[in-house]
Amino acid sequence: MKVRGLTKRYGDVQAVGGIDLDIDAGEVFAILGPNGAGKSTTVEILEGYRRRDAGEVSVLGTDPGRPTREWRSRVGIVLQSTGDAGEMTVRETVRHFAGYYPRAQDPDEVIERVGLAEKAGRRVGELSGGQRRRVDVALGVIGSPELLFLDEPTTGFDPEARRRFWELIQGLAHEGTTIVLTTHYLDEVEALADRVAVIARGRIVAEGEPSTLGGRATAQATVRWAGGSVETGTPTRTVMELTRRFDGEIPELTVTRPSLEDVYLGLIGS
Ligand SMILES: Nc1ncnc2c1ncn2[C@@H]1O[C@H](COP(=O)(O)OP(=O)(O)OP(=O)(O)O)[C@@H](O)[C@H]1O
Repeated sequence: MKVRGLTKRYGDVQAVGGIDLDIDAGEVFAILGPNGAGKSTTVEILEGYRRRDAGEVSVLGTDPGRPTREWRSRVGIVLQSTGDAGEMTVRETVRHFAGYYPRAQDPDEVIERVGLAEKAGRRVGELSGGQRRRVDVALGVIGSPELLFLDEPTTGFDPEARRRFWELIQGLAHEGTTIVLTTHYLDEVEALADRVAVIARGRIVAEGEPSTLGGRATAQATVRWAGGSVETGTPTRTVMELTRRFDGEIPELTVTRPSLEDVYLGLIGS
């Protein structure tokens, strides 16, 4: 996927102010940013559901501004808002959507993978919010997409459901599906993403691997022990000195670098 100079304005709001992106096939790419940063606008343009004002965009070799039916069948989408809570059961809903795709997966397998096997016979309208979200995810992957967009996919999930969902995504990534994910959960980015872009006020303010974003890996480390702490660029040396001082085990020793959250909050200017 290749994006150059993407812009979008709503009246006098510049929602997206010139974004460049390159996302490789098979990558899990996360887009992070505060509310109103322009993530959904960007993703909806890439999905072919919103018109851009300017810029060049190529998604699976096609301009999403002129989507074809064939192209749509290769792209899976899980939108932010939950769809209608219908009268159909989970199994009926997933089967129904499977019918739209030339390479649909087995509906019961997909229901199992999103952890809804026990609810397959229930009407979607009777499910909890988090369970309905899993139906959304099932509908996003049922067509065996080459590229899957997930807009805040785990909002409302309980911790166990999130873990299960992460495994599902890791499995899809392992099978070669390209995944573009927006989220507000930094642990989700660390667990899933190969690369992450941070968007603030319609622009990319940082991009890279979660472990090295914003110079995280080489930032000053904090060494703490019972009785003191120090910020240092050479934590190994500090620990060696402390080992000598304590003649062995250093009480309550920790060595930490800035978390992804620390780096992220710094980047968006909080
Ligand atoms: N249809 C619209 N009409 C007018 N303004 C809009 C529209 N959609 C979005 N905006 C504005 O564009 C800006 C970017 O919104 P967008 O939804 O892309 O942000 P976001 O990063 O996805 O936020 P969130 O994390 O809250 O989902 C915001 O200022 C928003 O108010």
